[in-house]
Amino acid sequence: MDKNTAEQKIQELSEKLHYYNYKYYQDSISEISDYEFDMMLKELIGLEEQFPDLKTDDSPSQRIGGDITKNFETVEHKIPMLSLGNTYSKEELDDFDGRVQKGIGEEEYEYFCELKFDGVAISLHYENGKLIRGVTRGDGSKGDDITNNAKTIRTIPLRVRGDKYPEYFEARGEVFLPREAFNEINREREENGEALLANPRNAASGTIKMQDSGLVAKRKLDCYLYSYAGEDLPIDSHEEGIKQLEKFGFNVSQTYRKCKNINEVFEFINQWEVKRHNLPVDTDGIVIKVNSLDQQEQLGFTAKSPRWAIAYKYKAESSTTVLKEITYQVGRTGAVTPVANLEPVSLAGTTVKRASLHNANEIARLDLRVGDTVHVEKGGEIIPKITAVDLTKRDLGSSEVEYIKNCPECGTELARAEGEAVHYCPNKKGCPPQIKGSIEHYIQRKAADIDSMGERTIHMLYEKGLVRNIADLYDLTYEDVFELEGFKDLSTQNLLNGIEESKQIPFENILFGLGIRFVGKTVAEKLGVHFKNIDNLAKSSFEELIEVPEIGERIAQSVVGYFQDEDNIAVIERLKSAGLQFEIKETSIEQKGNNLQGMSLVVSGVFEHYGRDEIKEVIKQYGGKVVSAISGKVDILVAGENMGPSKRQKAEKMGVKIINEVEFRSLIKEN
Ligand SMILES: NC(=O)c1ccc[n+]([C@@H]2O[C@H](COP(=O)([O-])OP(=O)(O)OC[C@H]3O[C@@H](n4cnc5c(N)ncnc54)[C@H](O)[C@@H]3O)[C@@H](O)[C@H]2O)c1
Ligand SMILES: [Zn+2]
Repeated sequence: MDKNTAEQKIQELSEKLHYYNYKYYQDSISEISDYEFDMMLKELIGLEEQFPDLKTDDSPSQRIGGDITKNFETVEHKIPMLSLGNTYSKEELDDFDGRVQKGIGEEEYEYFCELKFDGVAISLHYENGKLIRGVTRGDGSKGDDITNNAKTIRTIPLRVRGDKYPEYFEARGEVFLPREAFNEINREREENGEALLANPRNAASGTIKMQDSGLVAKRKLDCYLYSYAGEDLPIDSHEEGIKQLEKFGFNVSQTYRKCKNINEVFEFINQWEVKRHNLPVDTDGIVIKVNSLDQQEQLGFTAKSPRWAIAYKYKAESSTTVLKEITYQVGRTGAVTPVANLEPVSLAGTTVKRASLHNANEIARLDLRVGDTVHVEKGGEIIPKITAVDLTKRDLGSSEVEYIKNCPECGTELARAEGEAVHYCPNKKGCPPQIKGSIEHYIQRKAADIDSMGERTIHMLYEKGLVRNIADLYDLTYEDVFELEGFKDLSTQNLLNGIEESKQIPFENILFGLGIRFVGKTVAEKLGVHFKNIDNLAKSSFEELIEVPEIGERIAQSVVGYFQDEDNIAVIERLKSAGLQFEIKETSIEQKGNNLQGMSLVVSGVFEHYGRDEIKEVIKQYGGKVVSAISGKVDILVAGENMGPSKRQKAEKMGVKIINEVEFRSLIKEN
C-alpha cells in the first residue's frame, strides 16, 4: 500500500473507531460486534506499524476508549487504569509468550489466568480499611466518581475484614449484571411494554452511570475483583494479591488458575470455552497475566496496555446458511416479531434453524431477501442472529421482503406507533395469541398464581371456546375441564381448586394480572397502596395518577385508557362477583414485630442492606409508618449514605432523631 492510500485508510479507520468507542462508552450501545471492532483496530495498528510517522497521539490505538462524563465528579487515578491487548488466535498468544520470554531473559516465569468478565471496570479506594471511593476507568488517567452507586453493590465491602490492611489501597475489578438479573429486568420491561436492554454488559455500564442510586440498587449489580493495587504492598505476585483480596472479604471469582507455561494456558482456554456459559456472568475470554510483580515491572507498558498481560477472546462461532422463509410471531402484547427460518446449520454445538429478526427495520438494515445466503452467528447468547448477507450468492431474481400488513393470526391490519420499530396487532380482544397470552399472564405466580394451569390447558380451553378472557375461568365447570384431553378426576379437581384459591390472592397481584400495559408488578403495588381499591383506581383521572410517586404519563395514560373500555369494566365486574380481591388488605403486610409501633419514620439516602422500597417495607413490618417529608410529627430519620445536607439540617432543627443504618438494624434487632 502506498503512503497516500495508507493515510486515507488510517483516517477512515480512526474515525470509525472513535465513533464506535463513543457509542460504546458514552451510550452503552454496540453497533457492531466486538470482533468487528477488534479487527478494525488491528488493521489500524498494522498500518501504523508500517508507517510510524502517520501515527498520532490521539489515535484509537493509543488511547483508552472510555471517557469521563460531566455528570459525576472527576477523579484522577493514582495508578493508571489501562486496557488490555487482545487476540483471537492461539498463534498470536504463542507470539505473546515469546515476547514475555524475551523480555524476562533467563528467568523462569509463570502465568496467572482468569476469566475475562464482561462488564465495566471499577476501582475501589480503601483508606484505613474503609471504602472511600468508587471510580470508573474513564480515559485511564481519570474517571467518574460513582461511589454511591458502588455502595449499592452488596458484595462490595464497606469495610474490609480483619485489621491488617495498608493505610491505602485499591481493589480493582469488573462490575457486571448477572445474566439472571439481566433476564429478570428484561422480563419486567417486556411485561411493561418497555424497550429491552441489549445485553448484560451494556446494561451494567449504563446502570453504573445512573444518577439515582436508588435505581442502581434495584438493578442488582455484582462485582468481581481481580487486582490488588497500591504502593509498596507486601506482595510479590499477582496470586498473592488475589489471596489478599479474598482475605479482606472481596468477591473473587473462583475460576482462576496458575499456569506453569503457555501449554497450561491453552488447556485453561480449552477448558473454559464451553463451560464459561454456565457461569452466572457473561465472559468474553481469558486474561493471561505474568504472575511475578518484579517480572511485570521488567516488561512494562505500552501507551495503552501492560506488556505482561493479554486477553484471549473467544470468537463467536459463525457459519453461512440459506434463509428459507420469514414467518411472524404475535406475542401477548400484540407485538409482531419476524423470525428467519433457516436451512439447518450446526453452530457452537447446536443445530440452528431459526434466528430472530427483531423488526422491519432490522430486515431493511440487513437488506435481507428470501433465498439469500446469510452469515449467522452465535455468541454467548441463546438466540442466534443473522449478521450479514452474502451478496455474491444472491439470486438476481429475488425481490425485497414485503413486511406483512395484516396479523398472521387474526387478519387485522397491523399498526406501528410513530417512532416505534415494532408492528402491533391492535385486535387485543380477538386475536388468539393475545387472548391466550393475557390468560398466561394472569395465571403466573406473581399474579393470580394458578399453578395447576399451564400453556397447554389454556390452549385447549381456548380451542373449545370455553375461555375468551380471564373472567371466563371462574365459570368453568367440572364437566368443562374433565372433558379436556388428558384430564382425570384428580387433575380436574386440582385445576378447579387452583382457580378457587386465586380468589384469596391480594388485590395488587390481581391488578398486575389484569395485564394493563406498562403496569408491571411494582407499579401495580404502588397503585394498589395508593388507591386502596379498584373503584378508586378506575375513576382516577390522568392528573390524579401522575401525582402518585413514580407513576409517569405513559402509565397514567394507559390506566385511564384501560378503564374507559367497557369490555374491561365488564370483565372486572364479573371477577368481582366471582369473589376476587379488589381491595388492599392492610394486613397484607406481614408483621414481624412491633419495635416501631406508633412511630413515623423518614428514610433518606442509600443503604447497604436494603433497597429504597425494601427499607420502607421493613419499617411497616415492624409497625412503623413511613412518611416522605420531615416535620415536627416525625419521630426518626433513618439516614443512609449520601443523604442531602438540607434534610439533616431540617431534622436537627425540628428535633427529629437521626439514626444510621446500623442503629436502625439494632432497633429492629436484625443484627
Ligand atoms: N462493539 C463495539 O462497538 C465496541 C466499541 C468499543 C469497544 N468495544 C470492545 O471493547 C474492547 C475495548 O475495551 P477495553 O479497553 O475495556 O478492553 P477490554 O475490555 O478488551 O479489556 C480490558 C478490560 O477487561 C476487563 N476485565 C475483565 N476481566 C478481567 C480480568 N480478570 N483481569 C483484568 N481485566 C479484566 C477490565 O474491565 C479491563 O478494563 C474492544 O476490544 C472491543 O472488543 C466494542
Ligand atoms: Zn392479531
